Amino acid sequence: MAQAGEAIIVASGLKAGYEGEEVLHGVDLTIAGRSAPVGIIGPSGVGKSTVVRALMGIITPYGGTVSYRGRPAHKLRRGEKKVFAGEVRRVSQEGVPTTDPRLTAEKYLAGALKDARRAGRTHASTIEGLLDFVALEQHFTGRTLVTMSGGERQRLALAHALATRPDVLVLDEPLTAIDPGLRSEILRRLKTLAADLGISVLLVSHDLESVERLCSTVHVLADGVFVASGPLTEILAAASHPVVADLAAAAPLTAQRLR
Ligand SMILES: Nc1ncnc2c1ncn2[C@@H]1O[C@H](COP(=O)(O)OP(=O)(O)OP(=O)(O)O)[C@@H](O)[C@H]1O
Repeated sequence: MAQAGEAIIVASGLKAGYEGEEVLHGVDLTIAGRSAPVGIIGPSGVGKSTVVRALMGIITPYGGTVSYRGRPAHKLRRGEKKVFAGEVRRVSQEGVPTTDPRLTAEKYLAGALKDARRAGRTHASTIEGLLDFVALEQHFTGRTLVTMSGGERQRLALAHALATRPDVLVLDEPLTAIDPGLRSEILRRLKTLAADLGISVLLVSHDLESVERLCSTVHVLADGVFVASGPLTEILAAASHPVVADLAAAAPLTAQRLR
């Protein structure tokens, strides 16, 4: 397991984009072991998921670096990739894979628990416990993933990621298909679990309420860089950048709580 404060993923002056078009113009971000949850917010299309893709080594930076334990994240060798896959888990909006029509929730979670044990990532969880954590009823064990709704798939994806007991959990709009009440409850549980198990969470979301609920520190992405960083309430109150002012105006509930 990660040591408290050790740098696991470090983006430094990260520039990245697609087909030669730069989206990120210099992002700095460190995900340290056993650290408090961090959020990234910003308008649609600004590059939040691009940050995630670069952190996960899925895309190659145009400039700057992304390193995983000191190695370029996009150039990991096979053995390093295996360790990375256990230590760092991403949950995206799409949820679980649906390519195998026979794959059940039980088999899917059992595989993750087995992988975790094999990698020495000891785990007290059971399939039932994981389903319960994400508020899926026990009859879901026998359900195939293809028959699940979008929200059920998202919750199962979170359960699957937690089954591997990662050091870092990267959540890219992970609970968008779930109603706000249930979303809040799962985030509340996740906050406690992450603190208990020492999982460092990065949450990328447009939903300021989710970010406020989970994250102690938030970065606002605009114009390809972080234009504000700190506790969400302070960032919104300061509205130091036009994009932050827009976010504050569009979040009346959050703004009300500030007064
Ligand atoms: N595979 C791709 N090829 C080309 N352009 C892409 C690709 N993926 C994303 N983009 C573009 O890069 C920019 C940033 O996209 P990204 O998905 O990172 O934004 P985002 O902030 O996560 O958006 P949203 O909040 O809407 O999910 C957008 O202009 C998008 O159209």
